[in-house]
Amino acid sequence: MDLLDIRNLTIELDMPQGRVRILDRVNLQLKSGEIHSIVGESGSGKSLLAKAIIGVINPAWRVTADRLWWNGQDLLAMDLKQRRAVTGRDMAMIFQDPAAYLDPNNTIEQQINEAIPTGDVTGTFLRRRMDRKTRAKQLLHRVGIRDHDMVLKSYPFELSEGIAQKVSIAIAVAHRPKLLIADEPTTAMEPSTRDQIQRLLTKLAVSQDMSVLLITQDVASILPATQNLTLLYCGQLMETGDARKILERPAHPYTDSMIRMSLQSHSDLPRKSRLPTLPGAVPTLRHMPIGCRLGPRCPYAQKQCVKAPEVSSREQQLFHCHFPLNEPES
Ligand SMILES: Nc1ncnc2c1ncn2[C@@H]1O[C@H](COP(=O)(O)OP(=O)(O)OP(=O)(O)O)[C@@H](O)[C@H]1O
Repeated sequence: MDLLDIRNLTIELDMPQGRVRILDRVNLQLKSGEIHSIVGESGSGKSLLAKAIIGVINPAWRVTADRLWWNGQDLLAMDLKQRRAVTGRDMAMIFQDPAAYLDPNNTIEQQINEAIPTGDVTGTFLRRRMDRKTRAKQLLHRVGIRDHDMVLKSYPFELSEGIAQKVSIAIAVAHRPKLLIADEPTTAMEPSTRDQIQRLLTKLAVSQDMSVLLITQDVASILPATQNLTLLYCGQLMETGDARKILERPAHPYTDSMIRMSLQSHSDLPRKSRLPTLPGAVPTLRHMPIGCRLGPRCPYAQKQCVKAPEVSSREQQLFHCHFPLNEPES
């Protein structure tokens, strides 16, 4: 059974010109212990999807789905209290900027102590205090911080970006969540720090049997151990499935362009050479194209694309495109 099973998740909001779908029938399935990366340009709906999973969507918005199941339970059928209990117990989230997550007024020790579940420490007051300290050190060791004494007594502003992100991961995993959502955790980090954080997330997924949903704008920043990959554009699902197959033979022109863009931005391009990004810009909420929302920017678009494509499949890839690329030769 899938740990997370999302079918046709749609989020609509009312704007002066009418109702707009900011997430349009998105599907996502996630198994226990799986690493799944979600890629898309800014404004494609990645963070909204994460918010819908953890249940922090603006109450004025209309959230509908054929299925929004967590561990076999229907999240949409739960009241706020039940939903919070499930999310608080089973899920955790980390962000691009750990400073936004850590409390600037408290030491790291105070913040880790708060995250340690009360059930992990028992006995007298002194015993509990000692147990908390031991557990805090263990958590820091688990995220690769050796100099625990120095880090525990520090305030967030005294830590480097990489250490601060490791601390935020330690806090996030203290209650042993089943799912960690990492929203651009390595964006703007220098390559060696990025590699360390990527290795850490992969190690935690394996050692804690924890699923990781990684969100990023750049295909090159997905976790190398990503099993499944999803590409979103403008609130619509473009392509999803086995990460290796998608990267080798993308079916959707959007995936193809994201891969090319990533390859070129990470290589030494001669100055002024043209990046193979798609022409044009992501449309605003006021001007959403009908049908496939990539249509106006897609080099392969034809008349048919004003009708939203049904889902098609190829081996372990699912995609929404009338004119897929890299089709097998017949
Ligand atoms: N509070 C809000 N009010 C109105 N529109 C919103 C709000 N939050 C998000 N949106 C819209 O929903 C769409 C998706 O936003 P989202 O934040 O999920 O994008 P994203 O893919 O995470 O982008 P980024 O990579 O920049 O974080 C965007 O068009 C955005 O303008």
